[in-house]
Formats: sequence, C-alpha cells, structure tokens
Amino acid sequence: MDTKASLTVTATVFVLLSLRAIIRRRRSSTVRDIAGPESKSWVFGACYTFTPTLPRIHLAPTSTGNLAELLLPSSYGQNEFAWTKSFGPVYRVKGCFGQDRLVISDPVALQYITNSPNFQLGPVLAVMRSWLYDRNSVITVRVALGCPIEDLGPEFLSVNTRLLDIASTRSTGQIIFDAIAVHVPKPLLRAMIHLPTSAFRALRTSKFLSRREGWRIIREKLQAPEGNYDADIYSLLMHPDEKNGTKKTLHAEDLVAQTSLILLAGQDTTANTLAFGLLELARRPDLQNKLRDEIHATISGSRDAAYDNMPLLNAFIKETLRMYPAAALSERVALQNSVVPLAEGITTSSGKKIDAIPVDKGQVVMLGIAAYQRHGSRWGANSEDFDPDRWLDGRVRQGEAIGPYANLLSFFAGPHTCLGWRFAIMEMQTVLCELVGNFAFSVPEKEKGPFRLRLATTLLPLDAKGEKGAKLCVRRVV
Ligand code: HEM
Repeated sequence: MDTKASLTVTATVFVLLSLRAIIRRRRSSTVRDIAGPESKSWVFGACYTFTPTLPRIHLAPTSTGNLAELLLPSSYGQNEFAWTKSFGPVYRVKGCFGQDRLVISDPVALQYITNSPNFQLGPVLAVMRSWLYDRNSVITVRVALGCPIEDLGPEFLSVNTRLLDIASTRSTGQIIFDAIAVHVPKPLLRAMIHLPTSAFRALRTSKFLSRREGWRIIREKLQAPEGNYDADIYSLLMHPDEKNGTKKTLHAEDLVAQTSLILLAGQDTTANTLAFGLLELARRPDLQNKLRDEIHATISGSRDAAYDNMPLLNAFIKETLRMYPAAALSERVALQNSVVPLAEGITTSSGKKIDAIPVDKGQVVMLGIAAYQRHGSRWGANSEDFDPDRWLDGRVRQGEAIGPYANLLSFFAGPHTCLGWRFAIMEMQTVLCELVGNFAFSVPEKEKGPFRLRLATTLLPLDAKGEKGAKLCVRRVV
C-alpha cells in the first residue's frame, strides 16, 4: 500500500471508530452544568464571541473551539489563566465533537486525581506511550536515577532532536487527531508506528537506538560480579534492594522498553526549564549578579559544591519550576465513575452548590498545573510575577502536600511522579552554577519585549519571531 492509501485507510478507520464512541457517550449532567467559556460548534466548538472580561485571541481558521483557545493561543496561558480567574479553579471546556472536559486547578482535586487509581494517563500521553512501548509495563518504583547512559553518538542525537522538534509543534490537526485517537483500539494505534511518514520513521529509529542502548546496559549489569551492583536505576530494577525500597525486579525486556521513555522524558523537560530560567536571569541583571555572588562564595574553586546550602539558587530553581512547569496542562481519564473532592465548593450554572464533582467513567480532566502554580491564595499576592524571594521570605503558604518537591506539581504527583525529579534538580543546580558562575547573560535588543510560551509536548519559550528557543547574548565573566 502506498503512503496516500495507508493514510486514507487509517483516517477512515479513525473517523468510523470515533463516531461510534461519540454516539455511545453520555457524560455526567453535573459536568455539563459546570460553568465554562462559550462554544458554538459541535465539531470544532468555535467560539468567536467572548465576554468583555476575557482577552481576545487570534483563532486559526479551522478552530477546534475551546481546546484550540486553550492550547493554541499566541502565548500559552493567555486564555487558561483568564478563564481560571473568571470561572474559578474548576471549569468546563468543549473539546472536539461536543466533548465536555473539566479543567481543574483546585489543590484538593489535583491531589485526589494524581493519587487515585481511578484516573489514568490522558489520551495524548497514552497514544504517545503506546508508540514508545512494546509492552504495557509502567515503572512505579521510586529510585535514585543515576543513568549509566554512554555517549549515544551523532545518529541518536540527530534523530532525537528531530523527534523533539516534531513534539514541540502543535496544530489544530493534532488536537483533532488526539480527540479521535483515544477511541481507537490500542493494537491499531500501535500499528500506526509503521506508517511511512517522516515523523514515524524518526520515532522508529529512536526506539531502535534506545533499545540497543538499553540492551547494552543490561548486558553490562548481568556480567557484573555477584553483589557488585551500582546504585543506578537499571541495577536497582534488576536486583532486589530492600534498603532502597525496590523489592521487585523488572524483566529485562520491560526495562529495555522504558529506555526510550527515560531518554526522551529527561531531555526537553530539563532543557526548556533551564532555558526559561536563563531568560528570566537575562532580564534581571540584579538577580543574576546576586546569584553569581552566591555561586562564587559557595563554590570558590571546590568541585564538591554543597548545592543544597545555596538558598538563592534553590529559590530560583523552585520559582522557575513554579512559573514554567514543563507539563503545564496534563490530561487524565476516569477509569470508573468517581467523585472528585474540592478544596472550595463551587456553584454550577444552574445555581446548585457542590463541594465534590461526580464524574463518569471516560471523563477527560485537564489538570491545570500551571494555573494551580499561579493561585494567589497559595503563592502570594504577586503570584503571576517571577519572584524567587517568595521562597525565602515565607510568602509561600504550606497547604495540602502535593508533588515531591516544594508543593509544586511540576514533577507531577502520586504513582506517576517524575522518575527523574531528583536527577533533574541536581542537573539544574550543576548546570546553573557552571553557566551563571562563568558567564553573564543578557537579552539582545530585538528580543526585549515580553517573551511568549508554547505548550506542545512540553512548555517552551518562543523568540520574537515565534520560533522555538530563547535567544540570549553571552559574555564570559570569569
Ligand atoms: C525539569 C525537568 C523535568 C520535569 C519538569 C519533569 C516532569 C515530569 C512530569 C510532569 C511527569 C509526569 C507526566 C504525566 O504522567 O503526566 C514526568 C514523568 C517522567 N519523567 Fe520527568 N521531568 C523532568 C526531568 C526528567 C528527567 C531528567 C528524567 C530522566 C532522566 C525524567 C524521567 C521521567 C520518566 C521516566 C517519567 C515517567 C514516570 C511514570 O510514568 O512512572 N524526567 N516528568
């Protein structure tokens, strides 16, 4: 079958299956009764008339309605944060084909959903994972991640850069694809990886190279003398270690299947968080100088830096993670009928007061991680500003414990907490000390305006031309 024919067959199957699923679906009336932005079309939900309190945005001609407004504004958050202010920490948006989705940034609801077995990965992540894994296993053990990955060579780097480039774009077509893909049986979705498109070709090559690296590491571990194991993720998952809490071991094939995920999940998340951090520093020379002074005073020639004893460095990392969480809006789906508790009761469109939301099996909820991390009640009056001092002067309110680090949801929470979060913090501490200790960053004249954000697979900064990345001037200072 040629490319055109295989794409046509796939598209037809998608449309038929999605129509079947949509016709069957009847969502909870409570969800339909929750207030949210207006949407006018069943298929695309296009909404061109806004209430005066909401900012106008430019819509793509084939708008998918509320979802496009949420995911594709000229700068990410433009509508989401405004809707959170207008409708509160729980509101309803219209997805493709009239689907009702909940957008939630209420801390108690977030804590419940991230920890509950009743909610699982949302449609987008589930589809992507089904392409990365050959098997269904998901690592849920919490271990230190000392990745024994060697130099993977130019081929791996170039294919992963291509994949991450594809992952850093988002279009209305993708929104419709994501909406349909969730109704397609897993085996059919998995088979899509064999489609002869350049994106799937890059994905196949990346998967092949990650598997080869995974097997190389495992062979090395198997050949290690009995009892002489390293404290890295592969050793811990292959050999039971009561002390570190890994009582079960994983089958080698399962561990290999995780390698692509580990390599991809750790790359753009950390890189983009650091890019946001450097952008903020470049715009705040005073903060940059104070941080450099702390770095020089603490490290002063020693390679054994006590990173955890650097208050400003750690406050700066927390503030960067708070303002720019890589997974700013994460999707989950209810696996069975559930009742989601709320920190504060809400009033529905019909005037009913509720302090919990009953949701049906199959309900998609979008976790407003970035919106939660901007709630004034939790992070202080200027919660929309970048201000690391809030972590030093007690302005941050301790409340429900969510997430593994600083009550932030940037690394998610519950059984799906980021496997590499400690590693990521250490990576950021090290890289920032090296970069800020040795170089000064400033914003080029052309880039002086406010920078924009895009939410694709991860949140990333855009330059003045709307291209991916942050452009900065760099000068050596030491
Ligand atoms: C600033 C850096 C990072 C951020 C903000 C981040 C954030 C996240 C988030 C939000 C999730 C949960 C996604 C979801 O289920 O919806 C996640 C999962 C994951 N992350 Fe990270 N991550 C970072 C760095 C890393 C690094 C460096 C690694 C590995 C070296 C890594 C490996 C993983 C893996 C394997 C998972 C899947 C865990 C599971 O489902 O059990 N991450 N990360």
